[in-house]
Amino acid sequence: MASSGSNQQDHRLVTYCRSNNLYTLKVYEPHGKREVKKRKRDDDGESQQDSLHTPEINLPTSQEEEPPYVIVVQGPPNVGKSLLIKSLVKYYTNQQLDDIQGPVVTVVLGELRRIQFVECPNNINGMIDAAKYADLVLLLVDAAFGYEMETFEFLNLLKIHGFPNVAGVLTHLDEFVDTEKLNETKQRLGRQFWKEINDGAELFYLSQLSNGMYQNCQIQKLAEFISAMKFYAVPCRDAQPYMLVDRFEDVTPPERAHIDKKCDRNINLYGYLRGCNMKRGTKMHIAGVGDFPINGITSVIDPYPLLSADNRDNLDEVTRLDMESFRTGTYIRLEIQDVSFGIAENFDPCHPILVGGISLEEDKVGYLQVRLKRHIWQEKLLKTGEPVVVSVGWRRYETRPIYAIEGSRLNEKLPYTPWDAYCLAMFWGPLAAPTGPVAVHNAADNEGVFRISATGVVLDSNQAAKIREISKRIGIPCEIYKKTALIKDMFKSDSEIKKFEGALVKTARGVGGEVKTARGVFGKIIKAREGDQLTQGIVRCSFRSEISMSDEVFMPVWKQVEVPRAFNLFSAPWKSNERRRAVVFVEEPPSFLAGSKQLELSDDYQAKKHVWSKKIPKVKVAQRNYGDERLLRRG
Ligand SMILES: Nc1nc2c(ncn2[C@@H]2O[C@H](COP(=O)(O)OP(=O)(O)OP(=O)(O)O)[C@@H](O)[C@H]2O)c(=O)[nH]1
Repeated sequence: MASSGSNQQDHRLVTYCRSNNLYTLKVYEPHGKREVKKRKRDDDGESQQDSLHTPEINLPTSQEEEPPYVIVVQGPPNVGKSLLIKSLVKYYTNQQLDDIQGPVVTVVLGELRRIQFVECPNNINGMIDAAKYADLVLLLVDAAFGYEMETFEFLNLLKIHGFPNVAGVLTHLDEFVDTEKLNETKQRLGRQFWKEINDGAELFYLSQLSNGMYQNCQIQKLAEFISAMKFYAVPCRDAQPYMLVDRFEDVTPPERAHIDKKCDRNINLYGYLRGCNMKRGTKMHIAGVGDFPINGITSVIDPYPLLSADNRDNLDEVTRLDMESFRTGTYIRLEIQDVSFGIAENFDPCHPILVGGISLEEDKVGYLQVRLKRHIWQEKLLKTGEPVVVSVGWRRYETRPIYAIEGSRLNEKLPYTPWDAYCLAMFWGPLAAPTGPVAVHNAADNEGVFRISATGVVLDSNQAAKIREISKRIGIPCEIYKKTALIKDMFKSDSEIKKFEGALVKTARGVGGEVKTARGVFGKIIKAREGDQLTQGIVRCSFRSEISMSDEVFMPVWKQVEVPRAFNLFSAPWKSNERRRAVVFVEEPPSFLAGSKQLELSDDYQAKKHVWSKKIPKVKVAQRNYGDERLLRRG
């Protein structure tokens, strides 16, 4: 277990493993006198480099231990995420981490626990993935600025993806000069935090820096909380294996890449197996890239073993595992071939990569029916047929949903998602388990005030619901006999007319009428027109009053809507929002709006944060830019 400030820490060692620009910090305690001596020699610079590389074996191991817990440090830009990771590493190991150069920092806390720190990216795709692999989330809030949108966007994603453990951390508290104001801010932010999470949720305060780091005495409480806390499992993650990649290798033969720089890549991904055991032959999804068969899966020596752990196995165990499956907690290497060039082109050594297993059911493409609701803070409605990014299961992909009002037999197409009600969304894409959560964000809008457009749940998979929309057929009179008229161009054949007998029609002037029969049975006319080309599709309609030859006649008809059969699994990473988006909570809204949750603009964040303004529209979210800030107020 980690302990602070003890002599033991002097012997701890920090090493970096570098592979294709991906760094992992490895911190562990030596055990036994021999090891302590050896580590000291290494410290003196004798042979440190040799020990940095993870030795690889081609045999599975029999680790009984669980994979390291993933601690996602999340918050808006400049809130202090990197500083917190560095300060925690310093506390646990007494080692200074100058720069975090990889997506994952692994710390071994003695014999029982390993943890991995991940700085949550602020782009929406990175946040979606982080919500799926986090075991504990440290939500950082800049207390001097107040709540920002990233916090609530991430909370929303956590809520739909199973809600792991969450603790809050208030930073920048040293920027308050007035103690009264400081206490009032702590209370106010705390109240809101407990309201969003739950009453007993842990909240930590970091109020002073020393030598550019958070002070050890303040970090201690948080570090001890992490060392001792009971992590509860997030049930929806146990159905499939998944992996948070901590090492990435591009192993494309150089000659191939030389001939064609944009050729498909061969890659190796390393990480701990999580979720459930992994069978050979499981297909995996790389978030934002695509689905791939695994060309090779190998158990490699755990680079960060627990201090009691012995990774060498007897042959029986090796054979058993080799034949059956790979156990969770095993450190594995996945070999994947022919990955699109985009993964190399967009590779960011600091961006965490999520890889998730795909069940046989999910390995198909078809229609998904989802019950969806616009997020109450979302200022834009989603337009039917316009591309959005949906996150379902491990995957996120671009698709074009059609929105509809759910009906008992037929569903009526909507041009936009409703403002404040559930609707049915149907789209084409890789299938997912029914009842799985869905998050949607607008594919064209990374700068929105609130970037989660809607959330929902999968109702049905691989079943196309019938969606209909109303359209109108237009015809023009060709002959008029008082209140009866022959209308052409509305139908193609007489047999088609038969299906519409009795249907209502209307002229542009509003004269109502009814479809009677095809012209063919209208004796006189049929004789007059025999030999004409227009023998089919002319309909006799009767109207309430006489119509004129210049009238257009309309007939409303329902037609079935085709859902576009297209999706795109690859999504190039987006940049983070550069603007700060403050959220200000009005503590006591007037009773007529109590409980409602609309967002509003505040002209002056500091002065108006406790003032309720009735001038601002009741439901609609307005937005304006104030210098480099967007200030929003929620009632
Ligand atoms: N005064 C003060 N400065 C802080 C505090 N926390 C962080 N900082 C400073 O804020 C700046 C940004 O800190 P980082 O740790 O890089 O923030 P970050 O959240 O990792 O930023 P991004 O990676 O850009 O999202 C650094 O200069 C820190 O020293 C704090 O509590 N008080």
